[in-house]
Amino acid sequence: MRNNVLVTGAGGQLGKTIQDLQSEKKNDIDFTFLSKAALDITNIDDLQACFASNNFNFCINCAAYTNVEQAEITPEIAYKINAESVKNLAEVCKKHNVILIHISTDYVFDGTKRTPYITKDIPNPMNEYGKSKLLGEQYIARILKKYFIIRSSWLYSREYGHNFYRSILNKVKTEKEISVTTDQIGCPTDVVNLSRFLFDLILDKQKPYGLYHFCDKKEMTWYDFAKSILAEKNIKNIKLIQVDHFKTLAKRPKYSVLG
Ligand SMILES: NC(=O)C1=CN([C@@H]2O[C@H](COP(=O)(O)OP(=O)(O)OC[C@H]3O[C@@H](n4cnc5c(N)ncnc54)[C@H](OP(=O)(O)O)[C@@H]3O)[C@@H](O)[C@H]2O)C=CC1
Ligand SMILES: Cc1cn([C@H]2C[C@H](O)[C@@H](COP(=O)(O)OP(=O)(O)O[C@H]3O[C@@H](C)C(=O)[C@@H](O)[C@H]3O)O2)c(=O)[nH]c1=O
Repeated sequence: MRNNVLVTGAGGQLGKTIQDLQSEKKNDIDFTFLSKAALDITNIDDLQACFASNNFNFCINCAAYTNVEQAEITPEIAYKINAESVKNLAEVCKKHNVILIHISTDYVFDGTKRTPYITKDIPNPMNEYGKSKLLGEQYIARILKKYFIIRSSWLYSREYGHNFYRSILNKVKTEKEISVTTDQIGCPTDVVNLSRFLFDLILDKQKPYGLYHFCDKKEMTWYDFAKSILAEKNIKNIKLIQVDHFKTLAKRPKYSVLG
C-alpha cells in the first residue's frame, strides 16, 4: 500500500525540509503539506474535516510553538499549541486510524545527567516550552496505541526558519563580536537528517510504536556550534567570545544529549 502522509506545520523548518526531500521517496510516499494558514491545528473542526476528506495513514506533526523565550511570557499559547491541540490531533488520528508521528524535544529533560538521556529517563522540564511539549507527549501516549514520538535536539536548517545556525550568521552581518555560552551541552541536529529518519520510519513496517530519540551524534556546547558554523562558512572577520552564561528568560538544560 502506498503511504499517504499529512504533514502539519509544513511552513516551519522541518516541514519545509521534508517537502524539499520528498522526491527521494516519491515511489513510496504521497505527501500533503499543510502550513498553519491551510490547517491551524488549534481548530478542531478543521482538523476533523481535513482527516474526514482525506485517506491519510500517517500524520507527521511539525506544528509547534517553538519560541522558547516567548513561551515564558505567554505560556498559555505554548500549551494551546504544544499540548491541547496535540491532544485533539491524537483524538482525530485515533478516529481515522492514522499513525501519528510527533516531534518532541530534549528540553523535556532537566539536564542533571552527564551521560546521554535514554527514553526510559524521567523527564523534568525546566521551562514552559519543555513543559508544554511533555504534556503533548503524555496526551499522545494516553490516547493512541499507534504513534511514534521522536524527541530530537538543537534542530537547525541552513535554509529555513529561526534557529541558532541562522541566528549566528545573521549576527555576523551586523555585529563585530558575538558572545556565545558554554553552559549547555547538546547535539545540534540537521533537519535533513531528521527528515530522512522520518522517511525510514514510515517505510519500516517492523518498528514498534512508541518513544524514540534521534539526534546527530556530535555533542558540543552552543559556543562550539557557533565556532563550527563560522568555520563552515570560512568567516574570520568576527570575534567569537566564549561566555559561561548568556542571559535568557528561559532556563535551559545544562546537558541534553539524547542517546
Ligand atoms: N527547533 C528545534 O530546535 C527543535 C524542534 N523540535 C520540535 O520539532 C518540531 C518542528 O519544529 P521546527 O520545524 O524546528 O519549528 P518551526 O518553528 O520552524 O516550525 C513550526 C511550525 O508550526 C507552525 N504552527 C504554529 N502554530 C500552529 C498551529 N496552530 N497550527 C499549525 N501550524 C502551527 C508554525 O507557524 P508560524 O511560524 O506561522 O507560527 C511553524 O511553521 C516541533 O514539534 C518542535 O517542538 C524538537 C527539537 C528541537
Ligand atoms: C543567539 C545566541 C544564543 N545564545 C545562547 C542562548 C541559549 O542559552 C542558547 C540557545 O539559544 P537559542 O535561543 O538560539 O536556542 P533555543 O531556542 O534554546 O533552541 C531550542 O529550541 C527548541 C525549539 C528546542 O526544542 C531545543 O532543542 C533547542 O534547539 O545559546 C548565545 O549564547 N549567544 C547567541 O548569540
